[in-house]
This record gives sequence, C-alpha cells and structure tokens, in this order.
Amino acid sequence: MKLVSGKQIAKSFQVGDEQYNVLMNISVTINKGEFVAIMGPSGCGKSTLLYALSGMDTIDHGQVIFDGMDLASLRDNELADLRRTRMGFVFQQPTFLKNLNILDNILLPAMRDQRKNVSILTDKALSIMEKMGIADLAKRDLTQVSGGQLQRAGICRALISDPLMIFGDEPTGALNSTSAQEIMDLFTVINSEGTTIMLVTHDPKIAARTERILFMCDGAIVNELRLPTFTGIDLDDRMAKVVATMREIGI
Ligand SMILES: Nc1ncnc2c1ncn2[C@@H]1O[C@H](COP(=O)(O)OP(=O)(O)OP(=O)(O)O)[C@@H](O)[C@H]1O
Repeated sequence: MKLVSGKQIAKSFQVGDEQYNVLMNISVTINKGEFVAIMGPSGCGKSTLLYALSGMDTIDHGQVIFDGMDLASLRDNELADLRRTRMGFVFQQPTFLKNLNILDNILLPAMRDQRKNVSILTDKALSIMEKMGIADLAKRDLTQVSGGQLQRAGICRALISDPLMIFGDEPTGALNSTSAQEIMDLFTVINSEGTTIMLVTHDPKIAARTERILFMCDGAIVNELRLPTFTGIDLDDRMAKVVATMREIGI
C-alpha cells in the first residue's frame, strides 16, 4: 500500500542570475513498511528529494501525496501538524536545546500537542528511551552524552508521536562505524515494527542495511537496488551489491 507518492517532482534554486535545476521530474512511490535509502554523489539532490517528499520544502512542479493527502492542498498549519504527528525526522546531529536535559528535549515537540497528558508522554518517552538503550540518560545534559547517545535521543524524539514514516538525512553521518551500525540496528527494529523509513546516506555500509536503494544522479533516480530483509549475517554481500551498482552507474 502506498504511503508516499511523488509524481514528476521538479525543484530548482535561483542563485543570483543562475537557476539550478536540482530535481528533474522525479516520480517515486514508497510503500508502507519499506526501508529505503537514497544514495548518490554530493549535490545530486538527495536531501532536496527527502525534503520534497516530507513537505519540509515546497516543490516547483509535480505532486506529493503523503498518506492520501496532497501536500500542496494543505495550509501551513495543517502541513506542520502532519509533519509533527505522522512523520519523524532525524538529521546528522539532533538540534536540541542546551538548557534542557535529554528527556525534556525528547518531550518538547510532543508537548505542543495540548491534548496529551505530560505524565503519559513522559512515561512513553522513558519507555522509548529504554528501547533505544538510553534510559539511564534521561536527566543528563547534552554535554554529558556521546554523539551516538545523542543520536539515539534524536531517534527517541522522532518516535514519540508514533510516526508513520521516519525521514533521515545522513543520520549516521557524524558517527563512527560502530555507532553507525548500532543506530542502523535501532532503525531495523523500528522498521520491523511497521514504521516506514527513508534515509539519505553516502555510506554503502549504511545503505546495505536497508531493503531498497534509490540511486540518484544529477537530479534524477537512475537506478534502484532491492535487497531482502537484513538478517544480521550478510552485510558484506549486501555491501558488495551496493558498491557494484554504484560502479555500474559511475558514482
Ligand atoms: N536553499 C538552497 N539554495 C540554493 N541552492 C541549494 C539550496 N539547497 C540546495 N541547493 C543546491 O541544490 C543541489 C542539491 O543539494 P542537496 O543538498 O539536495 O544535495 P545532496 O545530494 O543531498 O548533497 P550532499 O550529499 O552533499 O548533502 C546542490 O547543488 C545544492 O548546492
């Protein structure tokens, strides 16, 4: 069943007199439950596509339907509500407030929804933190946790609204290889429980953990690789397939 469908998405940026066509009529469908990576050379439009599909940025032409809703038909506040309640975002580094502890940072976006009771939300946040392996860090300041732990907290924040889909823009980009794979372990669990995930990554070892890899070049999706569900034993084989596809299309 379709969750996100982009049709003929075009997007350009004007810089001075120059117009840069960044997305060139991209059509792509992501089904519920998929675990997708977007790969491609720097500047090919990966993040721009992620922002277009999640309504974080507008598009010039085409259409994005998310969970049956045409993003262009929504008012700004409706779009913000949709993002807050149905989507989770994880970036290279979470933007957390320095004067709040980890737990309060995780809770903050969900607190905007006045209908939710604070103690219920807190219990929920603590149980997600437990699952993400950081239950004991609730009261710590941002300066008292590692990069990997901070990213786990970022994922907790993304999960607190039970999103249908998580969008990650280089979520492991600031981490060492071990921490990055641990974060992918968490995403694998989250995906196995039904949440759709789409990640932008440069790293074949990260993309190899997903089940469908979209390869972009110059604003277009030029290839796609499908892999079976990761079972924990075949990462090298999967990575070899990703690298072979990258070579095939010259990236
Ligand atoms: N707000 C903006 N204004 C002008 N140009 C932009 C803007 N955002 C992105 N671009 C340009 O659009 C192109 C695609 O950017 P995008 O961030 O989507 O690429 P990317 O594939 O994610 O790159 P990277 O892997 O380096 O993060 C780049 O050439 C970038 O400079």
